[in-house]
Amino acid sequence: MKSRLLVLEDGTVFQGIAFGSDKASQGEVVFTTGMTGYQETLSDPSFYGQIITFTYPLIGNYGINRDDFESVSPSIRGMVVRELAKEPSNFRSDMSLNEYLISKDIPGIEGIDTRKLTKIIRSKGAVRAFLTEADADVNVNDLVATLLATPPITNHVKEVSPKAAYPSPGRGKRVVLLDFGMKHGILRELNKRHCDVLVVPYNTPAEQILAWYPDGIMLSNGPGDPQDVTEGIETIRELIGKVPIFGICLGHQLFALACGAKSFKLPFGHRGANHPVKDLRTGRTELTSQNHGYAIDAESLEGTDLEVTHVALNDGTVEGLRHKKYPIFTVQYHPEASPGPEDSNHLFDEFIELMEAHAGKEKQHA
Ligand SMILES: NC(=O)CC[C@H](N)C(=O)O
Repeated sequence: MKSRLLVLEDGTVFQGIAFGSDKASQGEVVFTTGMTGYQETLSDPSFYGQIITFTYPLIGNYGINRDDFESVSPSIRGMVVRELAKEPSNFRSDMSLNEYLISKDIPGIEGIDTRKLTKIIRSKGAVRAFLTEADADVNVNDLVATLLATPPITNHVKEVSPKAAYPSPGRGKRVVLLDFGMKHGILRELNKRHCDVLVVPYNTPAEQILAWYPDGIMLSNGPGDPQDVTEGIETIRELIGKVPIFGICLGHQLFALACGAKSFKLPFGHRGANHPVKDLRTGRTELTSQNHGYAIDAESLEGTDLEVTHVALNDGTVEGLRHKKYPIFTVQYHPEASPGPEDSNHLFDEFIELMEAHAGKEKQHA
């Protein structure tokens, strides 16, 4: 058993036991409260560049299987757990979490007080940290100085968006999926509804997207600060009013920015599986899967063409928007779940209905 350190930028040091890859790593430490779904979480590209702390105390108990990935390769910088299950037990398990992380060169640390770490993040906000071997040469002050000197990542989306377009065929509505770092659950939900999907890179020009004559456009989730994704915001601005649009998480934020709203960084983010969200039109509350560090500023919506449709019951922040003139709606949470509750899965049906209704209108005008 090798010893490993998690060194936070404020100088706090957690000593634990190493698992996964041997490499040293650094990133923003965030926490997620989901009790299951670690495989989907670690392969969600929205976590690009982050070290994930799991607040549920036992992680790895059902292993890693071939079905539950949300991307081909994980882009996280590390995992922090209270206790790693060494012997997974599940009929779907193909390998242990430890074996998987070694194969993907991702380091982990176990045996630390994840409750204490989470309290630090809750009071100070997301912090940057180093994961490194606990050998005699380690100088904590040097590590902290390196962390503080490292410029923030600003090209998250470029790193996880595909380099070229690819189809995921179906016989239903034609959807162009603008991929900012998509969770595959979104594509699965569209294909389940027979959509003929073309997945395109984040920087595909609006003109080219419209030249495919889509019935609708899907804006995916993705990592980082939405304000960094200027090309995406510009493209969305050009698409508004042309075809129905449905946006999820980063897609929701970019759409709001394209309409003139502002985003801000939440103190410690919403990451987990049971975040209550109220639909203001129906009064219904749904339990939602969430993973976001930024949100849309409600006050900045004044004077825009946007209307708030959903709010988070934990902190009152904006969780859903609708365009007042055009067939566009977006949510900050994850209706595709994976992992998490499927209460909001009906939003994909609403997207199909919106595309159908819009296609009907187009015919009437023809
Ligand atoms: N899951 C997402 O799309 C996250 C959006 C954005 N990167 C945020 O952290 O707020």
